[in-house]
Amino acid sequence: MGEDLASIKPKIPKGENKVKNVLAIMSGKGGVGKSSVTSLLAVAFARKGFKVGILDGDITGPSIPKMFGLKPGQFDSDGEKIIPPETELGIKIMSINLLLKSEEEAVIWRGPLLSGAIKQFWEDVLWGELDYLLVDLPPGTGDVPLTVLQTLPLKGVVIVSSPQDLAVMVVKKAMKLAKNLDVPILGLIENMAYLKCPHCGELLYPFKKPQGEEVCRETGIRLLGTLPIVPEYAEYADRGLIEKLESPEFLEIVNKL
Ligand SMILES: Nc1ncnc2c1ncn2[C@@H]1O[C@H](COP(=O)(O)OP(=O)(O)OP(=O)(O)O)[C@@H](O)[C@H]1O
Repeated sequence: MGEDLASIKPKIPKGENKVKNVLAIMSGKGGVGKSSVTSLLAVAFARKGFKVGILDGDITGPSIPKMFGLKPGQFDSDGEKIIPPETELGIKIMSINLLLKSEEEAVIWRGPLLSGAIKQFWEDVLWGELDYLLVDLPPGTGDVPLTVLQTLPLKGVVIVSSPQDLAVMVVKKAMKLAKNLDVPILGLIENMAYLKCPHCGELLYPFKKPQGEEVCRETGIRLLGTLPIVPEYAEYADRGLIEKLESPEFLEIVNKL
């Protein structure tokens, strides 16, 4: 019995984090699908057998836990550090929403508190051994993105955009910020780029025509993927079942990261 217990002892000493790759997911403006992309990237990494975590950096508008069906209060502690909950696929998640009393509670904090929360999520959460930690940033280039880019040991930044928002200017702004802070840009994902008619298969462009290829050519950034509008993304996310969604397009994207 003693031996059995010894064999299931965690390999990571108490409180130690070993995170191999930290990727920040960034967007120029809100609502382009950044959190959905972050979650589906994590699911794709996990399906490939990697150990993954998501740090929800969107402190004032956290949406990651809900997509995975996690509720406030679903975390633990070893007395020193916060132990993040794990999803069915073993994705470790930390978000302010898990620490609040209810999902509806609003976080009304200014810059320094927001930055402090990010540092705590990095230092005071027991991530253990991870191959990839994905940091879902709030949109834009405010306090939280700055803190993350300045203080976390990032492998690089993935930019998410959509045709309405995708101006060369937006990508160039993000490039400039990353370049100033010496953080590599790993590539661009253009989300909600087109809609495939379920009846005839014709491609429709409800917003503008996709511009990802052109922008990437102009800026020298790698185009990681051009994603369609998939009604199931919203449906599965709203029901907390994003892990159940088949999304082969994300398996291709993670191969490039
Ligand atoms: N490719 C897609 N097809 C259909 N719906 C999508 C797609 N991508 C995202 N959505 C939906 O669009 C809405 C906004 O997505 P999401 O919350 O991921 O965006 P965001 O950029 O993280 O927003 P925020 O700026 O508020 O953090 C959600 O309802 C989501 O389910």
